[in-house]
Amino acid sequence: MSLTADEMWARSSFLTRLVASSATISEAAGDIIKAVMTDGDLKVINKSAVGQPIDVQTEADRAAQYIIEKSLQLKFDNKLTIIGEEEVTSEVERRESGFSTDVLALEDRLPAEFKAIKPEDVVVWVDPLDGTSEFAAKSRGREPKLNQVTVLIGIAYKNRAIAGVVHQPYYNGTESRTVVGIVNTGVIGLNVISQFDEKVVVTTASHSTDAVKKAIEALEKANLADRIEKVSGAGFKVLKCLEGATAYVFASHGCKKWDTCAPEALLVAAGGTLTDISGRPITYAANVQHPNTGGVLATAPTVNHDSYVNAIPDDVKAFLPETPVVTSKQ
Ligand SMILES: Nc1ncnc2c1ncn2[C@@H]1O[C@H](COP(=O)(O)O)[C@@H](OP(=O)(O)O)[C@H]1O
Ligand SMILES: [Mg+2]
Ligand SMILES: [Mg+2]
Ligand SMILES: [Mg+2]
Repeated sequence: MSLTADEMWARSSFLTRLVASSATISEAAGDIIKAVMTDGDLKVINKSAVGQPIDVQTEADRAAQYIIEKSLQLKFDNKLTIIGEEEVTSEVERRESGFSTDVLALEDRLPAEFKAIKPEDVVVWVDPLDGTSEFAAKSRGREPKLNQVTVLIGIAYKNRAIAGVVHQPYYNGTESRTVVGIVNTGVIGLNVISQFDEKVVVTTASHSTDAVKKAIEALEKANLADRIEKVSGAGFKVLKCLEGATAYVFASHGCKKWDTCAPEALLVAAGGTLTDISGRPITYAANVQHPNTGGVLATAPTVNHDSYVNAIPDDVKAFLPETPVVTSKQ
């Protein structure tokens, strides 16, 4: 006899409940992102300091951050440590209390260690809108590639990314999809491709630097990159690695922990790897500095991660040190 949704919730551990709620909340955030786009006034601001490269934020980033944090804290009695890209400023009335029964169905496969996780053991990393440069492309006179926009909710335990929700509000035009992964448990919402006719390497479309270019050139020389695709968003680039690309390479410190936590967990759950550019694991402790100072290197399932790490030139690696863990608030 099959269980009702409420019965599935009642028998589930905290982690499965958190991921199931995050999946549905990411979809509510996706609705809000689409509503802002339909409204047409993105209220774009530039977050970067004077003299620094442009770093845009829109009303959709702010409103999506708000609904994600408020809904998660309401559902879990304000017990969560949440670190988000944006401040919780743009008020939205809606609270999402739903959850995904597809995710709750993963409970039976959850490792015993994960079943024992409590709210105080996790850090939730939220990027309410990843790929803002695409979302706001019209403000710079360009048509946006909206399928590159994602909502990212990542869960870290013992400093490692263990579960991730990647929601694509415009997966197929206006149709959305939600992809979820829990490490050592499973992936839902996407068919993972792990055989490759050519080596496609994805990298940034909007934040290139000399080091980013140098790393890509080195991979081309080592026959590890037959074709380069420049696309936006860390979430979208990792989805690419699950659907035919071989690697995601970003030799820059601009990407943050909320960009990589959910994608990393999803990729690892599918059998892939995500580290910094030197092959070091990325730490998601609550007191870690937010920038991924060591860069990002992700490889698809079945790809030899070390071969990519080894091909990155030493001077590029030296320029991208491991992220320090700090004790003071940043
Ligand atoms: N130099 C930089 N300054 C600010 N953000 C950067 C950056 N380089 C990368 N990022 C962030 O990393 C994510 C992926 O970047 P890219 O699309 O260039 O690969 C984006 O997240 P957001 O869109 O959530 O801000 C982007 O803002
Ligand atoms: Mg941003
Ligand atoms: Mg981002
Ligand atoms: Mg963002």
